[in-house]
Amino acid sequence: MFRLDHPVTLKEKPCDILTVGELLIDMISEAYDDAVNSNTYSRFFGGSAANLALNTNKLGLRSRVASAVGKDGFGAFLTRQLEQEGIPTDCIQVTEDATSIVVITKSRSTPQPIFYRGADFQLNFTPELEHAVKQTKIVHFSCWPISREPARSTIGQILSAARAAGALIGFDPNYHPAIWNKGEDGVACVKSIIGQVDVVKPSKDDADRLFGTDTPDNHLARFLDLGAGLVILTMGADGALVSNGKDKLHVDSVATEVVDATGAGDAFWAGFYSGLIHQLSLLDAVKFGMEVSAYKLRCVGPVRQYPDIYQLADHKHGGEQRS
Ligand SMILES: OC[C@H]1O[C@](O)(CO)[C@@H](O)[C@@H]1O
Repeated sequence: MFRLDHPVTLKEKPCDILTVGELLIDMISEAYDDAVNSNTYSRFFGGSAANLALNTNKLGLRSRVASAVGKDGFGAFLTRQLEQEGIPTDCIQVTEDATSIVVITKSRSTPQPIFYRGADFQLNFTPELEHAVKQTKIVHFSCWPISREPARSTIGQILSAARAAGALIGFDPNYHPAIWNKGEDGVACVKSIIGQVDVVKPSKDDADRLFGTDTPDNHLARFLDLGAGLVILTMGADGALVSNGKDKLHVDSVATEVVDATGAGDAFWAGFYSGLIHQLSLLDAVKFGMEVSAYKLRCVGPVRQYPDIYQLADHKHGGEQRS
């Protein structure tokens, strides 16, 4: 069982984190707009899994992302951004489908997205990807790859390989009904995955979409009942609830200025994982996640650069075994 006052022991591996999921273009409206009425949008590097790889890299971790892009200008732009940051691109697969795009409103609370999915889920379990899974301490994935084939089967293979290699497995249930094909039961699919991962971090909005509007405590209990080892439920200005099934703690939000909420959850994950890699206790890693997320909330789109104070000191040793 995870202990909230202890660090998590991670196996020594050359890479800190591999994220699997969407690498796409976010077209964010220039003006605040809750009704998708804006005429002007700007292009941003986006996608939850990709943002996480970029953010953890900027926090000093050795990160890699696995996704698929189209053979087009947007795909080239995204790949170039990764290369410029020194993130390996050997797990970026190039397909005939167009690079995925999300048109999204600039928002201080819940951005409104419209999804145009092309390449992102055309992800196959290649020898490069298998190698990357074996080489990493943490494997993280989002709802997007489990929503469509062939990425869904690829995630199945990644989970088996990650478990065999002793990696910590994190899952972002960033559920949205619109990312599933019509007629498919996305909620059942998400539920079936939760028992197979170590850490899950739903936002209150994700949980409401998955289970219907309910209290944070009831949502937390549902994720634990489904078999997650550690659940972190983020609640915007109301902070986060953390539980390992036995202990439950509340952590305050530290956000002071909210300019744009897009990617705030991805920034939280990045801070949290950075804390784990640097052997902070789970609770301190959650607090660090809150700080990184608060920093991201001050700008539009993903963070370009974090100040030095967000670079945690060298690894402290002496963590406890996970189970
Ligand atoms: O991944 C789906 C969407 O979620 C975000 O990562 C924000 O959390 C966006 O960049 C992307 O459009």
